[in-house]
Amino acid sequence: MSEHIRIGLVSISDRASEGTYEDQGIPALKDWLGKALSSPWTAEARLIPDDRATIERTLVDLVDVAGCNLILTTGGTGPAPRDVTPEATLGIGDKEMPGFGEEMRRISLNFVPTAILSRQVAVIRGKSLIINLPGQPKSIRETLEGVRDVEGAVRHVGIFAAVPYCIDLIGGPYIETDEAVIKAFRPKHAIRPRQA
Ligand SMILES: Nc1ncnc2c1ncn2[C@@H]1O[C@H](COP(=O)(O)OP(=O)(O)OP(=O)(O)O)[C@@H](O)[C@H]1O
Ligand SMILES: Nc1nc2c(c(=O)[nH]1)N[C@H]1C(S)=C(S)[C@@H](COP(=O)(O)O)O[C@H]1N2
Repeated sequence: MSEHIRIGLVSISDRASEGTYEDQGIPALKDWLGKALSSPWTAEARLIPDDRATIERTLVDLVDVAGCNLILTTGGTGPAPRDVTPEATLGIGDKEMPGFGEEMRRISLNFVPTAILSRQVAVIRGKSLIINLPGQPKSIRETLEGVRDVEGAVRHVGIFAAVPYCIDLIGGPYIETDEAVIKAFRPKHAIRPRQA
């Protein structure tokens, strides 16, 4: 039986937050999660500038006050002086989860050679998993869902496949996905029967 999850969506962009261009990060995150999750969820969305203290405060608030068990950030992972999302994320995390960043860079190399410029990290804070995604709005689907061939068959599994079981392991809610979008992997003993 699935359970409700509160998900923090954080778009980190100087220009989108000051209105120079329209934010596409939050809409892209909501759109993908709307297709991928088959269990109930609600979003806590924040659009903020590339400022380390603001990023840290926002992440802490989403975990400790709003009660999010998953947070996805987008933006600020590159090498430019204002890109500080990984530093802020590591700064408030209890435990680093290096596999997410490593796998995202591998997936993203299927799309752009500059994927190696992206410094994304993931951490656990309390009962929340926090994952950095790149800033390009199209990279949100690419990293979460993975790589498909022209027939639509999965060639490189997206990182979201490992997210539901990670949330189980840290004591968060049991969430389920639409397997046509992303098949969540859990070991047999951890799979609960689906409700009719
Ligand atoms: N929230 C957003 N909405 C739309 N496009 C974005 C957004 N964030 C980033 N992008 C696009 O992705 C590119 C790379 O993202 P990155 O996080 O490095 O942004 P940036 O170049 O530091 O600029 P800014 O922080 O002002 O968005 C940006 O240059 C922009 O073209
Ligand atoms: N999947 C995917 N990853 C991607 C990209 C992309 O288009 N798709 N853009 C890259 C580019 S151009 C940069 S500079 C780095 C930096 O991350 P940022 O966009 O958060 O600054 O992410 C990279 N990762």
